[in-house]
Amino acid sequence: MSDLSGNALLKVLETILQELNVGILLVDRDRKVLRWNQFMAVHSGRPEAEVKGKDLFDAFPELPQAWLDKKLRSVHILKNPAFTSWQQRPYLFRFRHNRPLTSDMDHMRQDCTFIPIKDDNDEVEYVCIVVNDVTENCIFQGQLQQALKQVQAMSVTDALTGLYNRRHLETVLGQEFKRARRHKRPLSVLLFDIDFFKKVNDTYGHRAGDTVLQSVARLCQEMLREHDVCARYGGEEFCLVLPDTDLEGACVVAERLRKSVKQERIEVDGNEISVTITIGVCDYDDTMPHHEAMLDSADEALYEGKEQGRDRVIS
Ligand SMILES: Nc1nc2c(ncn2[C@@H]2O[C@H](COP(=O)(O)OP(=O)(O)OP(=O)(O)O)[C@@H](O)[C@H]2O)c(=O)[nH]1
Repeated sequence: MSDLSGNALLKVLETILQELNVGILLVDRDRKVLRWNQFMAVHSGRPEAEVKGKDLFDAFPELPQAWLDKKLRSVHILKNPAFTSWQQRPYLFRFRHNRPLTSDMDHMRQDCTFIPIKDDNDEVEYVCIVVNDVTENCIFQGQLQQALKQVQAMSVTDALTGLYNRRHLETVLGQEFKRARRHKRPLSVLLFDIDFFKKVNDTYGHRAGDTVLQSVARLCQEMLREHDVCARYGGEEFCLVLPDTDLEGACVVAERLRKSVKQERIEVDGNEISVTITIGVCDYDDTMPHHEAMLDSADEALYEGKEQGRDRVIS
């Protein structure tokens, strides 16, 4: 096998330069374009002959001139390669990408490398700009972020009612409990349960029971202030965390909620269903060791409400 050199080597390199699926252009100190490979020609719609010898900024006035000029100058001065990622600057050259169906992205996303090419005196004579099409990565990353967002939302949401789930409620209550203790702020918890809910299921069916749960959740949500948090705590049990609310205020909210649920007529398959709820209310006091103590206390009040005949608020 013979060594490659001279014209044979040049021919190989020229073929590689042209056929590589990345953009390659070479500019001199005055930003004059000396080489422009096929990738650049195809994606810009401008053949090398049309661009060669021109000032890069005259040929492409839409380029970010101030930024690119600074970048090129720094490569000349520092004599080191530089790199830009699409995450900092989505693209250098405004090229269309060829994945129109998979994304609403407007232009090809590009990672660019600026390679200094030095002369015999170790001065940078040319800069080779390598343009990598990373649109695919960018689309995948967008899809991944979207999926992650959905998973995160699902992990804190109850599927039936759209309220937060118990796990998230406990997280929020834990944080609010610490805040109440640190800043000596009031904090209340409402725990409520639909009365005789088993009878609703038994009489109208499980699907009707689900609709009742959704209606109660909606009523509960409509009542909330911005920082209140409502969650489905268990089957037909719900919990509300009311930051900056004392026991008296919490009982007012509870009574309003009790009345609004009682007045609601829930239509399912031609049937009109009405339910009542029993609510246990408790507020923070600084003898409580942790947030679970608030839930225990609200649960005790709820149990007492059930014992006393249901459809009531007990604190
Ligand atoms: N439709 C429906 N029913 C549920 C769901 N989760 C729990 N339940 C039902 O809720 C009912 C709860 O019944 P119980 O714990 O006996 O309480 P209750 O009938 O509400 O009686 P009290 O709470 O004592 O007033 C059971 O029949 C459960 O099957 C759900 O997601 N959908």
